[in-house]
Amino acid sequence: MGVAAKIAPSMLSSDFANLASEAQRMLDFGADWLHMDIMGLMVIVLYLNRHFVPNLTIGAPVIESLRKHSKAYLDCHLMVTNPLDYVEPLGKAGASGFTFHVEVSKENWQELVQRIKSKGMKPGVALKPGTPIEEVYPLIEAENPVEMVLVMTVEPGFGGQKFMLEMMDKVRTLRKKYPALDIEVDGGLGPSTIEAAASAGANCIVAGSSVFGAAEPAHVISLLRNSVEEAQRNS
Ligand SMILES: O=C(CO)[C@H](O)[C@H](O)COP(=O)(O)O
Repeated sequence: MGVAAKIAPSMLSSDFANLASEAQRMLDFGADWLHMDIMGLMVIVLYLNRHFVPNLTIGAPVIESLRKHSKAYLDCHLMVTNPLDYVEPLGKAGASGFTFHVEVSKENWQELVQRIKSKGMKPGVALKPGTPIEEVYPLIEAENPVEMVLVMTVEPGFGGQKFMLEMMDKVRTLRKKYPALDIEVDGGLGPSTIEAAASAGANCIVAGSSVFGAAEPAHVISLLRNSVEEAQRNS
């Protein structure tokens, strides 16, 4: 048996006005984690037009509010240019996982990992579709390593985009090299794409529109989990 399957509905597709009940609904449907997309920017970054993604979502105050209503594992994906600034506030707010992007952390990933762990969160590193997989190896092989790699299967920024099948080469390479690593995929995952991701070796599955848009979200969540577990049995 491989690393445990974690199904993480992306709360980006939820009704933000009813976040606590949406979160509970997903847990009742069988979700393991709740995936929280944190897309933000500083005023100065906006001014310089250097923000990481062309969207704004939630930040630490929303995580803090949700934490008051839920004990769930909050899997936070930071799509910001300055992740270090968010370690302290997100730790305080009750985030469980803190995944930063390798593209903006080349200079300070060691400090980031150390600070994330010191706040009791699980450190992860994400990479955009155009970033070579080799860039995350040093972070996995470090003395103080990241504990999850998030392979983006769409350009980060918005839900509802098309799954990029060619990203499965990255997942396959990672799984072969690191059999016990948590490998997460995010973007365009659902019943029609899960087999490719699961057989490549992904075990943490983020799914937004396919779960929230389903007539029976519980059915989709269980199908995603079964695909991961079946692929592991056959590997
Ligand atoms: O990180 C994201 C966007 O940057 C979302 O989590 C992701 O796109 C999930 O949504 P969907 O399953 O609808 O593609």
